[in-house]
Amino acid sequence: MKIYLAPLQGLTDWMFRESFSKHVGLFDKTFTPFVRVQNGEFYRPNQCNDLLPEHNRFQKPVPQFLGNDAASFFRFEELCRSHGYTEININMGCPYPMVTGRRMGAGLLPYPEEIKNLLEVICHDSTMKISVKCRLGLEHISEFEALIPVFNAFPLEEIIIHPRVGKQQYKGDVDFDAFLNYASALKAPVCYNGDINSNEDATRILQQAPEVKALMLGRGVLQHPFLLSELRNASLTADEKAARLKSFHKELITHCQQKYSGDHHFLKHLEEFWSYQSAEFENSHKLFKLIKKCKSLDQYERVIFSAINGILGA
Ligand SMILES: Cc1cc2nc3c(=O)[nH]c(=O)nc-3n(C[C@H](O)[C@H](O)[C@H](O)COP(=O)(O)O)c2cc1C
Repeated sequence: MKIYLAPLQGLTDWMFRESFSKHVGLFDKTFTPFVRVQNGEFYRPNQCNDLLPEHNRFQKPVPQFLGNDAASFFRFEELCRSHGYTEININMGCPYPMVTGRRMGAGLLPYPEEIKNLLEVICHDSTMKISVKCRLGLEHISEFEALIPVFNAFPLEEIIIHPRVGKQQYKGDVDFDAFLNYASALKAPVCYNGDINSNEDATRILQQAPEVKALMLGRGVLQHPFLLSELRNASLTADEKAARLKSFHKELITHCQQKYSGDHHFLKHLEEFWSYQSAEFENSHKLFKLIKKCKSLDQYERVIFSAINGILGA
């Protein structure tokens, strides 16, 4: 079973991916958060920094494209090729109205003809392996029915499915029955993504969906950094966990220091990360409050390293 790291904008950037892969565990694949390209132009050019080879020395991610026209795709492909990438993932899952309203991300799903036209040009002219990350629809899961023949008409590397619809964003239940129903009708290898928070979740999914070739972990691995090792049945002692977490955080801090000028920006960036990571610790609310109060790097280091020492037993 392959295990992937999900792209999470603002969270699983190169600083996280490099530190995590080196010190906590190596995923079979990682993905960059989306790079939005519109009318052939990068919407936020600094999103491209995440792809730079000097930022991805330890493990090369799969770059993710968010857009809906071929000119934009090929602009992105050119950048990816120049950095030595061989696969591009197309985002058909982003649920935010500012994106879906422009028929991008999950906003593309109600328009199978548009997806077909886009994939036709891309699969004909691109030299990259093409994979898709999608939801079951924008408004209704039944939208996926019309997408099956479209996806089956192209040689996709894989299809990663998060079985919610766009309008749910990240709330409500995933529709696992609909996932089972649709996944078995797809020709491309299928990866399951959504709400995998424990070994039991993963085992249940694999038992019920033997056609699943890979699992993608998102918020679950941010909350429980050793979920990857658990899924691989690697049992670590408390001391080993603490040592790995410390090395991970030391490297994350070093990268953040390079990227952000001044402790304020740096600490804001890490605050979002800790809104998930604190779940690993007892008294998680208290810890998160302490982290939010930190005004300097020194203070931040004292708080997090004492939490890691104290709670994991080092
Ligand atoms: C803050 C945040 C940012 C995200 N950014 C992206 C993104 O850039 N590209 C993408 O395909 N999915 C993105 N997602 C969706 C995740 O990749 C994943 O599909 C979703 O969180 C469900 O998986 P999980 O329950 O394991 O977290 C994002 C989700 C969150 C919560």
